[in-house]
Amino acid sequence: MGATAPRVPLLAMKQITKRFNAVEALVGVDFEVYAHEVVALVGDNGAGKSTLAQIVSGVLTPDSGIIELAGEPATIPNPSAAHAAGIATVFQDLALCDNLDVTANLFLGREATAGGSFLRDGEMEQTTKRILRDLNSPIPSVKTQLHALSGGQRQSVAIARTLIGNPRIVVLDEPTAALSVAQTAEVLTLIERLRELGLGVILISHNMVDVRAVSDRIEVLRHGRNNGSFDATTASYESILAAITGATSYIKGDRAY
Ligand SMILES: Nc1ncnc2c1ncn2[C@@H]1O[C@H](COP(=O)(O)OP(=O)(O)OP(=O)(O)O)[C@@H](O)[C@H]1O
Repeated sequence: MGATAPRVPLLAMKQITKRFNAVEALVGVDFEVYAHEVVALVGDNGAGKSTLAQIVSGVLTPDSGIIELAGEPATIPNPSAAHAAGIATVFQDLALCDNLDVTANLFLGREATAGGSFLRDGEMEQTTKRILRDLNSPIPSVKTQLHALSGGQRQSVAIARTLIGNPRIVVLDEPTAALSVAQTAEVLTLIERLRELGLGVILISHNMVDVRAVSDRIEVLRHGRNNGSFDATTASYESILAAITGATSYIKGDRAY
């Protein structure tokens, strides 16, 4: 009976720094996400959340710091590299086409081809149905055009779209911004489903209610630095808010640093 192997994060970022000229967007930031885990990345405007997400997505590269994927040193020099590494991102604009149906949106830009040109509609439709079923998504038909869907359903399509490439990590940038209460609930259920499927989810959100409802861990950034790490099931709203606003210095568990 050997000892249990230590859990290795899907993604570990160590001492990440990123500057935009004089602006220190990230300074020595540590961040990690494990399989079957939803980690919320929170912080005030300008805290560095998007910058970190864009580094994970290969949109930006850090000035310094270490990135490890499944325990191995890695670089994510561009979005294709992120995709190849199993990292998918849903940005706030969703990048969906209103005049196309659900299936076409899932395969936008990567239509299934046979012999390089023929689009196998049936196959794409079956894949779309399977993914939506896996997600328990409430979208009535894969033939519905996007403009006919609610905000929550559109978010579902954008999330389903990321699963085409079988990612291990999904980054969601403010997925519940501007959604109704019912639509938000749909999206939170979807995020829980991603966790059940074994993915590591990075959730960027301003909404503390959503964050506490769905996350396992909450990482706070403030002025580009780590300012708190909380167990979402036990941390109080006040303590998280204090870390966001800077009323407290770095907190991990019950300890302030
Ligand atoms: N391309 C850029 N050029 C110059 N400065 C930038 C750029 N992108 C971000 N910044 C600056 O870096 C800092 C961190 O910004 P970032 O967008 O990562 O914060 P955020 O936490 O995502 O904020 P918000 O919630 O407002 O989106 C801010 O001071 C911002 O003005």
